[in-house]
Amino acid sequence: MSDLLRAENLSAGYVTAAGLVQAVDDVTLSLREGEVLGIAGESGCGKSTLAALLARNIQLPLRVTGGTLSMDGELADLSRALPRPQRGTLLSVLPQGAMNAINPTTRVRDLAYDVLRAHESGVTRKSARERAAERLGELGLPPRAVDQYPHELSGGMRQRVVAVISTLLNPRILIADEPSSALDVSSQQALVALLRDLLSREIIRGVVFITHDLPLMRSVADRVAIMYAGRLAELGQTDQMLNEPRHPYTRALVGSVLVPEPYVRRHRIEGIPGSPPDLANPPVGCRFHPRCPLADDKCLTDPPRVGDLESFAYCWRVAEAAQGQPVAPTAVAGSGA
Ligand SMILES: Nc1ncnc2c1ncn2[C@@H]1O[C@H](COP(=O)(O)OP(=O)(O)OP(=O)(O)O)[C@@H](O)[C@H]1O
Repeated sequence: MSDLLRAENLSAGYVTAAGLVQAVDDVTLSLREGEVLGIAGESGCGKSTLAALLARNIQLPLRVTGGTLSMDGELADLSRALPRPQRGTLLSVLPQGAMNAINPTTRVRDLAYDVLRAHESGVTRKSARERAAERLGELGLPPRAVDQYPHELSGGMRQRVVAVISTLLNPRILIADEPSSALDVSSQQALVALLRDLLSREIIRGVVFITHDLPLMRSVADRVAIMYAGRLAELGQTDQMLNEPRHPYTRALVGSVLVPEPYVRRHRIEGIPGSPPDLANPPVGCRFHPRCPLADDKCLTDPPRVGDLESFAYCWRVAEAAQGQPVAPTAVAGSGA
């Protein structure tokens, strides 16, 4: 069985007057059939950029600088956006607050019509309405929502309804970029339950779920990738990642509160001094080494990937531990930043 998505050494950056902001750097990961792959990390670490790359929503100033992406076993042409016939069928995107951006005079049934009409030119408004109502009912949501306007639905219901409508064409892959960040905890859990239901009914086959919220990640993801400064630090089974993290950054993150708001971007992770680097001028070697209590001179060179493609960490200390060597720091962190 091929992976739904496979990124290999994928790199991309924003072209700015000050140079290239390398927002995604050498990322290798896969999304397997039947799973929710979570992507977490502090604000500005590149989560949304990675989501845009995986969805092939690549628009200037974002530019791919290296690597490959396979979708459902086929190498994707990263110089082109996802072709229209594959939008909604191979892949759909569920953004944050999707329906807030929709014209307030558009009812849910009009949205369903637009989604279906993009692929079935002969679809009628009546049958689009019926199919949307049926799908809502099948998933335990009120079918009458099809006749409602966005403002008539609560925020949580709106986001669940959009999730249902955007998956009407049974896309194999759903990319959910912070879909729940504006929701209260019970609405978040209801959205997670809905995504799980969509997967178990095989309406969708895999989900990439982006969030800065680690407690939420625990309830939604089968595996989690942790990003730091554009790179993956660690990827593994959710339980292992949250209970026995290997990478010093994951350990720090798990023990801290993540904050998404731009004005607190310089928030310090509890117990770790410093802040994430400027991606226009990142440190050499391990991106985390200037803040890592275990860093030594080796960390000035790129860390090896330790583990297989299902579960790995990029870290010299983890590599040494895997070889039975001591992991004590031998130099003061902070060099090379
Ligand atoms: N259009 C742009 N032009 C230049 N730099 C950008 C642009 N969009 C994002 N960036 C930069 O790219 C880096 C990664 O941003 P990205 O939005 O992918 O991070 P994120 O982890 O999703 O953050 P957040 O959780 O705040 O959404 C950041 O340093 C950001 O400032």
